[in-house]
Parts: sequence; structure tokens; C-alpha cells
Amino acid sequence: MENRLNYYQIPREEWRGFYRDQYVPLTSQELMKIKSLNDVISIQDVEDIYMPLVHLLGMRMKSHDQNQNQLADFLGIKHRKTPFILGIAGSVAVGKSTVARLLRDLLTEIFPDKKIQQITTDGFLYPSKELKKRHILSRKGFPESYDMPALVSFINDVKNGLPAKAPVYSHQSYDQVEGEFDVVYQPDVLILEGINVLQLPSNQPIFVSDFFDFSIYVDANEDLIKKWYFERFDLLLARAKNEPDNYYYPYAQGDWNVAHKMAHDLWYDVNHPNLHDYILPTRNRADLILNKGENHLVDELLLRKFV
Ligand SMILES: Nc1ncnc2c1ncn2[C@@H]1O[C@H](COP(=O)(O)OP(=O)(O)O)[C@@H](O)[C@H]1O
Ligand SMILES: CC(C)(COP(=O)(O)O)[C@@H](O)C(=O)NCCC(=O)O
Repeated sequence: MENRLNYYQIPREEWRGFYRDQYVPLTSQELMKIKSLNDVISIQDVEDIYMPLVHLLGMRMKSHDQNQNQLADFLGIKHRKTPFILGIAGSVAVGKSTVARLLRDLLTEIFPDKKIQQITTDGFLYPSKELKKRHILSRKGFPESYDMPALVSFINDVKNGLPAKAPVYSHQSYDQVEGEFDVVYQPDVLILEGINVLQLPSNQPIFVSDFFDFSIYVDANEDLIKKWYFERFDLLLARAKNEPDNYYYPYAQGDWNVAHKMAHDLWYDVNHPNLHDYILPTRNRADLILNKGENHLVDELLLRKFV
């Protein structure tokens, strides 16, 4: 383990040994269940990377509850369960939602009495018609394309134990789904994943990350991220082939070289500048940076030294 300014730099081989003697590993049946829910994930990564992470999160959840109770005692008010909010940031297509889903399933398995919910900030993108009205359709994913006040108000409601509704985004329709919401109500843990969760918009008095109890930045070399973006694009195209309502249907029916050119342009005109100007600068605000290499395998972790 190396000491870097503000972070411990931990290679995979060292991380996998952490906390090992203090928890019971998942049985092969439990591992198969996790694999069936997350078919792309490597079982080796579940054991070596994500299980120690879940146990670290368990410790942080415990201290979060203790801190909240201490504060209530100090103020002389009733103890109230406050959700633990876990933020997951990183580039478009780096694997944030896959990590979020996996952590949700692992936390549910390890802490069966806790209610774990997961939301993506994609739903807080303005609908396409609003983006068009604002002349920012080509800025999708950039800070101005999100309804950040609505996102902050959502997370504030969750923290305060109120029922909160998150709009739903569909990669298939490439737009917000009208009238569809995910309802979050008094979870023990909420996992909030999105490219923008660690951003600090200058026109806002309060930020999404002010509500976080732990945050993760999923990182990888841009050539790999780009490759994963193109692979996902092909999956979206393949799925769209027989779905006339799908946004990608006309591209899937036509010449795939044309579609690939579009994906290439979207990466270089939109996602690449967004990554460098607005997403990467938030990396060093995370409590943990997960570094992924080939085949999405985690090769190194950076854990914030001071909690
Ligand atoms: N650990 C993983 N193993 C294999 N494939 C993965 C893994 N994580 C993500 N992927 C794939 O990479 C692509 C991008 O992942 P996704 O979770 O959609 O990214 P994001 O939410 O950051 O946009 C998807 O096609 C997904 O299936
Ligand atoms: C909706 C998104 C901003 C969110 O990113 P993701 O969930 O993939 O991390 C992104 O997928 C996107 O649509 N970017 C705009 C350019 C493009 O079509 O790739």
C-alpha cells in the first residue's frame, strides 16, 4: 500500500486480503445468485473487490447510525433512522450502473434486514423536448442538461424520511419516460449513481454530495471506456432491431457503419469533452476511487485516508 496525498493507493492483491478473517465468504450458491442477477460481472471480482467493499460499507453504515444518534442525544430529540446515501460517479459507460446494481444485490444479501434502493440521475436529465426548447439537445449529459434543483430536492426528501419520486430515463427511447417514476421511501441505504453526483454547480447553495455518507468514483483509461461505450452501443442497436418504437430502430435497420460513425461522433463531440471538463475534475472528491482495467477487472483502489 502506498501513501498518496489524501489517499491510500491499494493494489488488488492487497485489497482482496482486507477484513478476510472477519467475515464469512459467500457460499457458492449465494455467488451463483449474485451472478444470475448480474450476468456480466466476474465472480473473482465479487470475491476480491466487492465483498471487502461491502464490509467497509457495513462499518461506515454503523458509524453513520452512531453519529446520527449522538446528534439526536445532543439536541434532545427523538432518534430517527436516516438513510445512508452512497454516491457513485464516473464517465458515461465506465460501468457505474453495473457497480451500483451489484452493490445493491450484495448489500441485500449481506444485510437482509435492511432496505436497499438504487437510483440513477439519468432520470433528472430534462426531457428531450425541454432540451430542444433550451437549444441544448447536443449538450446531453453536461451540467446544464440536468434539473439539479429537482435532484437536490429529491435527495433532501429521502434524507428527511419523506417519500420521494425520481423520474425514469430510458436508453431505449433516449428520453425521460413520461409519467413513470421510481419511488424511494425510507430506505436504509440509497445508492445514487450518475456522471454528475460529485459536481458542485456554482449557481447552487447546496450540492447532491452534501447528502453523501460515502462516495465512489469508477475510473478507467479513456481508451477502455470508449471501447465499452461502443460495445454498449452495439448491444443497444442489436436490441433495437425488432423494436420499431426504439430510438435506435432506424439506425439498427440501416447501415451499421453509419450508426458507428454516429457513436464515434457522439463520443468525441459530447462524452469526451464532458468527461474532461466536468466529470474527471470531481474524481478527487470521492472517498474511494475504483480503477478498472481490461475486461472491467479492478486493478487498484484509492481509499481516502481521513474520515
Ligand atoms: N464489471 C463488468 N463486467 C463486464 N461488463 C461490464 C461491467 N461493468 C459494465 N459492463 C458493461 O459496460 C457497459 C457500460 O456499463 P454501464 O454500467 O452501462 O455504464 P454506466 O452506467 O457507467 O454508463 C455495459 O455494456 C455493461 O454491460
Ligand atoms: C444519458 C447519459 C448522459 C448518461 O450516461 P450513463 O448512464 O451512460 O452514464 C449518456 O448515456 C448520454 O446519452 N450521453 C449523451 C451522448 C450519447 O448519446 O452518448
